[in-house]
Amino acid sequence: DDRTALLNLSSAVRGHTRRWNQSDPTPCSWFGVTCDKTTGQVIQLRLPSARLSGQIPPNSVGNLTHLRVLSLRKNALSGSLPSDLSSCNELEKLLLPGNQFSGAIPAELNILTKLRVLYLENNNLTGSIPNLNNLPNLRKFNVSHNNLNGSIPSILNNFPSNSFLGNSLCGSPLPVCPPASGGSGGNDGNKGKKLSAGAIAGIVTGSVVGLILIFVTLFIGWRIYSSKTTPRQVNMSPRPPASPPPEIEIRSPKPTFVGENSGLRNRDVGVVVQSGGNDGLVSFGNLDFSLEELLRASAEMLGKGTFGTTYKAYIESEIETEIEVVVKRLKNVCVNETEFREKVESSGVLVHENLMPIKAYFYGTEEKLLLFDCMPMGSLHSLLHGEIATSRNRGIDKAALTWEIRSKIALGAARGIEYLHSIGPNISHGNIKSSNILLIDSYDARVSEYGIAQLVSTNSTLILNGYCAPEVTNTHKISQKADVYSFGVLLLELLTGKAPTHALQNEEGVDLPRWVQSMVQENQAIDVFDPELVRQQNREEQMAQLLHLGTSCTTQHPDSRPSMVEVSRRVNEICG
Ligand SMILES: Nc1ncnc2c1ncn2[C@@H]1O[C@H](COP(=O)(O)OP(=O)(O)OP(=O)(O)O)[C@@H](O)[C@H]1O
Repeated sequence: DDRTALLNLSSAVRGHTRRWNQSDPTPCSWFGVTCDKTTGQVIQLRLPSARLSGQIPPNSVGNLTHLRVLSLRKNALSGSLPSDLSSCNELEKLLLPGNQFSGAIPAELNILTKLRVLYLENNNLTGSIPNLNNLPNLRKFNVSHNNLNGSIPSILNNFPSNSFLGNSLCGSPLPVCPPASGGSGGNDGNKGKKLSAGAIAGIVTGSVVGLILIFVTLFIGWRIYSSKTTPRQVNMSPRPPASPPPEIEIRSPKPTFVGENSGLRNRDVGVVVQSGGNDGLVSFGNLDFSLEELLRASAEMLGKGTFGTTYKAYIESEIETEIEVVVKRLKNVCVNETEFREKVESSGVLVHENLMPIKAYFYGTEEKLLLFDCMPMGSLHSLLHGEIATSRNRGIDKAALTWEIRSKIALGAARGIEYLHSIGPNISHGNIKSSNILLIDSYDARVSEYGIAQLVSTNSTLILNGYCAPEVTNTHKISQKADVYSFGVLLLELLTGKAPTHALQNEEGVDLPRWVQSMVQENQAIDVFDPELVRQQNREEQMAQLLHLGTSCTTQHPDSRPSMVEVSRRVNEICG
């Protein structure tokens, strides 16, 4: 039965399935498993990025005979594709991209007549593509970036070329197969017959003669037509415009928060706020999925923060291949709907290379969601302190966090915050910390979650993190100078490699600014630096300068702290 099938899988692969509570009488509550509510049969198995490795054994997924969706994307599964899937004749979506599957694509897939989506890209599959001519419902297909060869079966010619790229395939939609290959490995059965030299010569001569005839006919026709037309008269009257000139949108060089007595509309900053039909999902740009698709998505929890829980959702949209988005479920929202929309929309339209754009939001009675693109490297916090947040940054060696990388991150974060502050004197971030500094592949930093502090109840635990300026702990009031303090703590964290904690929250914790200050006073400054940084030569002076900047940002009195413009300028001088 289904339970045995899943246990077989679990015993053969390493990864998330270990978390399945094998004493449960039914697997319906297991992570990634969805059952039909009435029959109790397993209809979906979704374990994307679940760190699965090993081979899928026989009598496992192939025995889930009511399976409609099988998604094991982005794992490290190896061996051949499950060959017994032909018994899953209810299967509609088979999503196995981003693994290490090898061997041929089984021709038995042709039995799965309900199959709508087949994604096998980014594996090590070999051989030719079988002739999948028995899949009338197939709408999406991707086998790109494997080691496949031969010609593309004609039944698949209508899929875009990027469904096939990164292989040695030929034929529509890719360039035609070379005649010598005769579409070797092809499956249409009409290839491989070579033309004789005489026949080729005949075809070439015939084509050339045909072309000449067409040109001659066109030329004669044109001469007859031009001799019959009267000489042209010059019309001196002004011509009415054919159509009104297109409206040119002038974009404001500097965005302003909507509702902040500016009268500026969202479009003034070049980002259009789009209401997603009737479903209530409001996006800042194009969105390739609907709220319904988002709610159906499988999700993995990334963490529980001050403002809510963050998930990574895998959306199977009708338009795109599977889309990864990060969804923040806000808790303790303390503003009404109008205020919420105004504030999120005014944050959502901001564009800066060091700000993490809000992708979309949803306001409902039960749920308030913010959506972001998924950043492949996760956050600075997970990079520095090894917290598991994304599959990509796991296992990054701290030694790889060179001075160059740390200073690039410091500079990017400083620029993002400086930009936020430039919008207006009352605009501040309110929750700067290393888990809100997200990183893209090139270690460029993006400051995330700006504007959220103003949406949630201020007496939350926000005040208890190690980045909070002393005046925020006392008054709960966020300000630009409090952001400077938090940024200073962030600089100290980058330099020391230590995570700051608040004394009240954790008695063992490190009050970074105080600790650094006392070490400097005792002439032990060299001991504060992350040993990994000290190992690299010739950077002591810059490290000391940045440490000095960090301590001046974290002075107790807000007025003694530099402005963010000044901080950013200094970081640029030291690290740029
Ligand atoms: N857009 C994203 N892409 C990739 N990873 C993300 C993204 N947003 C958040 N994360 C990761 O998810 C983890 C949890 O995020 P979350 O925002 O809930 O934590 P937090 O910053 O501690 O909370 P809060 O901001 O509410 O105080 C972060 O450590 C970060 O690594």
